[in-house]
Amino acid sequence: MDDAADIACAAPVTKERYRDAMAALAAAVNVVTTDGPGGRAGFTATAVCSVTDAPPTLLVCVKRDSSVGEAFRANGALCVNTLAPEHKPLSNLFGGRTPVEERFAAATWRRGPSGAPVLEGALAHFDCRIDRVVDVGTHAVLFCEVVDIGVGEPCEALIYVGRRYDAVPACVGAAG
Ligand SMILES: NC(=O)C1=CN([C@@H]2O[C@H](COP(=O)(O)OP(=O)(O)OC[C@H]3O[C@@H](n4cnc5c(N)ncnc54)[C@H](O)[C@@H]3O)[C@@H](O)[C@H]2O)C=CC1
Ligand SMILES: Cc1cc2nc3c(=O)[nH]c(=O)nc-3n(C[C@H](O)[C@H](O)[C@H](O)COP(=O)(O)O)c2cc1C
Repeated sequence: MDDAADIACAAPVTKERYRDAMAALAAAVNVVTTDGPGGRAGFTATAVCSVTDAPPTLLVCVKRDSSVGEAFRANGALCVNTLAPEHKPLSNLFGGRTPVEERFAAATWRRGPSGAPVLEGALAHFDCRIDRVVDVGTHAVLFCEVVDIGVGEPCEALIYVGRRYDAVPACVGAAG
């Protein structure tokens, strides 16, 4: 394969062009939470992806300079709570610039096996132990082994695409 330097491109891939293109990708919206010695924290994330089912592993990308990043590293545990359309205000609250306690006061939570808060009424949740952290540019990539799973009642998912929210049918059901 050619070196990246050998590839001739019409225009440089600026941060702005990259974000404009990424805005075309539809993504599920999640509130990712943690609790433990590093304190309770949570943030909205679309950068969540399944890695492998053996062992069940997902990844979460968190901005290294966000107010919440350090708590995740310190606790070594997190829960990915996948949102339903009714959680749009919660997504905005956990999307930044709101004090942590105000974020959590807006919903009902219970403690998962990892110690991380699980959102009542989530479309699904994935309780995890953080297995590995890889820093890439501005973000930390958290590789997480899933230790517990729940699938909720909602039959619609909240998605984010074109810089706006939408709702799509998502009757998840449970396999086996
Ligand atoms: N992966 C991330 O860190 C994401 C961060 N956001 C935050 O929410 C704000 C509003 O987002 P939008 O309205 O979608 O407008 P935007 O133009 O800032 O972002 C468009 C798309 O680019 C990607 N993106 C945005 N910021 C990024 C980052 N720092 N690193 C990697 N990918 C990024 C996401 O796919 C996002 O949907 C952003 O400015 C950002 O602070 C939103 C989505 C993903
Ligand atoms: C729809 C949406 C998706 C987001 N996705 C991510 C993400 O995947 N990773 C990330 O680090 N921040 C993401 N953010 C931004 C964080 O939620 C925000 O930076 C976080 O709450 C920390 O903000 P703070 O430093 O003000 O606490 C997203 C925000 C919104 C509104």
